[in-house]
Formats: sequence, structure tokens, C-alpha cells
Amino acid sequence: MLFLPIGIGSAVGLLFASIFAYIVAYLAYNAWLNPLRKYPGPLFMRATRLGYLHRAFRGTLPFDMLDLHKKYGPVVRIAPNELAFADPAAWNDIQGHRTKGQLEFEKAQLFYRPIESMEIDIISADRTEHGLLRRTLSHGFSDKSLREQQPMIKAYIDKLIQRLHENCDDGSKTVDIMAWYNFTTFDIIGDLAFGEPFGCLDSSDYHPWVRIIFQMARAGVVLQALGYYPSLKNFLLSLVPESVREQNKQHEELTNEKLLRRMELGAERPDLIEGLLRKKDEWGLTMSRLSSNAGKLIIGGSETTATLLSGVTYYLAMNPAALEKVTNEVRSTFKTEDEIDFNSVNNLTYMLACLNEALRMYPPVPVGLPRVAPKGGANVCGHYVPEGTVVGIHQWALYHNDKFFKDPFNFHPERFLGDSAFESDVREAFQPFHVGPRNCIGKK
Ligand code: HEM
Repeated sequence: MLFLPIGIGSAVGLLFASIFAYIVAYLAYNAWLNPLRKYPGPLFMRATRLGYLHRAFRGTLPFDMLDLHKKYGPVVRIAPNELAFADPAAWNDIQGHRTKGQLEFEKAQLFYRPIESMEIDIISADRTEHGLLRRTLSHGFSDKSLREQQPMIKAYIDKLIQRLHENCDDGSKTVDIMAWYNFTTFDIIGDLAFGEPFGCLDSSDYHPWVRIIFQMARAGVVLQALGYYPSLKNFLLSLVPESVREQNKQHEELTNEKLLRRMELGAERPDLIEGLLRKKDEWGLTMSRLSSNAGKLIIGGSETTATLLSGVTYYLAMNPAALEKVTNEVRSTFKTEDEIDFNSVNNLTYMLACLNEALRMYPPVPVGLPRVAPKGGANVCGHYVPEGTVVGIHQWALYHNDKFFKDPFNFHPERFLGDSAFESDVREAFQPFHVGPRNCIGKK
């Protein structure tokens, strides 16, 4: 038999043709044959995740989602295996409490723990571990604990006001109010989770621990994206410079040192970590598991709250009539600052409406946090969602959709005060703290 040797050129050509054929087949399968094929969405997003990633990197995903829902409807396929829902009923269907025998949607680990070696915490834990952590941590969020924490929290707020007076009273300086809100919330929740503040309000600057958290948040978006391409991720991770690894190590050490100092104060402190410290020996909790949970409390509570405060400040500054109303309400409700506390602020109905309206217009969690459909699939808003499908509800897009909120791009606190002009609003759509067993533990 005669064998004809293939030239190198032909072999390379064949290789490229095979790769090309594979890619075309992969894209065509995703777009037209995949079990999610009946759900509408842009062709590029249905065929590959690159469309989603591009929007996430560009920072426009939350806003693009509104256009996508307007064009394709309440269910949009935004990646080969991912659906976005813009329907108030989706909150309960995806995140609500399950009845007996019904399986929960799990958290998408690619998103919550983009590096497998990352420690598990209350936000990323599976159902069983989450239940234990949640019950234990909830002591620190009870009404009783909040009452006990109040003097400490008030002291930081007094300090913020004092520091703003120092910086603003002569009218010559501009302050970055977003930074000051972050200084305050990181100091408060730092004290509640680590037993000591970060000293941001004193130094008028971010503590290195906080600065690294902000840097890691940016790196997190890249890591989450790379999670879809594991080989590329491992390759790129191997290129991470030693200095960055060292910085991460220092951050871990700093967290452990803080936690050790908190542990020396004993468990009897009405803060957020107390419950977990009590269970430390019984559950054999390691330092790194404790630290990761303390860290998540700080990250979950600080930046979100500072974002909301920044949003409401911006909208009040842009809406002088609302600012005047809220100012009058505060000044007519209280005669002295001492009268302001966690209970009495509930009398500020207009201010609370402003905060709700800011949560609607400027939600601190603007994108859909991904959940994965359980074994056997599930029904969401009457649609069958196959097992393993990623689903999410994108808050910014939902709250700016005029199907659910009248005049959604303008600031109308009145919509939260029963004003009949807004009776067409679908209030159940508004869930800034999510719903169900994994909703925000710090909501109160
Ligand atoms: C305006 C302020 C806040 C907003 C908008 C907010 C929003 C949220 C949302 C949407 C979730 C669900 C996350 C998910 O589904 O993965 C969540 C969870 C969580 N939040 Fe908040 N949050 C706020 C303030 C706080 C505060 C002050 C704390 C603590 C001091 C806190 C601690 C947590 C924790 C620990 C979780 C995880 C709960 C669990 O998985 O059981 N948050 N938050």
C-alpha cells in the first residue's frame, strides 16, 4: 500500500479547519439546539458568553438589561446557559422559601467563589451550612442586639457629622461624600465584626484593609469571567505577580490579627460575630472560616449602605423640593440631636420614602446575582427552566421598567407614600434586599 505524506501546510490547514468547524458547531448548537433555545435574546449572547462578559467588563450590564428586556420581553437568554427574568413573581419562584420536597436554587459557585480555594462563608455556603451560619449569626441582628449596638453606632455617626463640620463649615472645601459614607460604614461594621474600627473617620482615609477590598472587587469581576474558561484562568493565575500574592497574604494576616484581637475581648460582646465565636469550638471552626465570615459581614454591610446613602444624597441634591421636605420633617420631628435614635427615626416617613426611592433608582446590588436551577429543573413564572440553568433578576433594569414603575427615571418618594398618582406601580417588584432564606440578614 502506498502512503502519501501530508505536507505540513495541509496539516496546519486541517487543524485550523477542524477548530473552525468545532467553533461553528458549538455556536450553532448554543444558538439553535440548546435546551434553552426557545428563550429569546440577541444571537451573539445566545451563542456565546462573550456578549455577557463584554457588557460586564464595560460596566453597562445593569443598564443594557433594561434594553434587552424591552426588546425581548420578561425572559431573556443572556448567555448560552443563563436566563434573566423581569417579572415580580420571579423573586419568589427563584429565591423564596421552598415547600417540603421542593429543591432550592443554589448559588452559582463560579460567581460566588471564582477561585476554588476560596474559603466558604455565609454568602457562598451550600444550603445546609448556610442554615447553621444564618441561625448563629442572626443573634447579632436581633432587635435586642441592635438596641445594645445603638450607642456604639451613634458615636460613629456623631463623628461623621463632626468631621463634616470640620471640613465644610468654612465653605472653602469640597468633600467626596461617597468616601465619607464609606469611612463611616466601614468603621461601624468593622467594629461590629472585628471589635475595632478601621480608623477611617479619624484618618480621613481608607484603611489598607478596605483599600484592598475595593481592589479585590475589581479583580473579582475578571476572575468571575475567567471562571467560564478554566484553562485560560489557570494560565493567567500562574502569571499573577508575586507582589499581588504577597498583598493577598498580608490581607489575610491582617484579617486574622484583627479577629484574634476580637477573640481576646471574649464572646460577651453584643456585636455581629459573637454568635459565631460561641460556636467556634463546638463546630471546630478554623480561623480562616471565621475570618471569611467576618470579612463578608463587613463587605456585605459597608459598601452597600454607603452606596445607598450616596444615592439618596445625590437625588436629594438634585431635587430641591424633596430636600426641603425632608429637612423640614427632621427639624419639626426633633428638637435636639439626642432625640434621634433607631426607634424615633421610624417617624420620619418622608425620609424613609426617600431612602426607598433611592434604593429603587440606585440599587446597591444592581445586577442579577446568579442562582442555578436544581436537579430536575424548576418552574419560574410559568416557564420550565432545565436543571443547571443560571437565572437572575437584574434590579436596576426591573426598577427602571415603566411596566412596573411609573415615570421610573425620576425621583418620586411619594410613590412609597401611597400617592394615587403611582397606584399602577407594582410594589412586589421592589426587593432591594432579595427575598427568602438567603435575603439580606442586615436589612433592619
Ligand atoms: C442598603 C444596604 C444593603 C443592601 C442593599 C443589601 C443587599 C443585600 C442583598 C441583595 C443580599 C443577597 C445576596 C445574595 O443573594 O447573594 C444581601 C445579603 C447579605 N447581606 Fe446585605 N445589604 C445591605 C446591608 C447589609 C448590612 C448592613 C449587613 C451587615 C452588617 C449586610 C450583610 C449581609 C449578609 C451577611 C448577607 C448574606 C445573607 C445570607 O446569605 O444569609 N447587608 N444583602
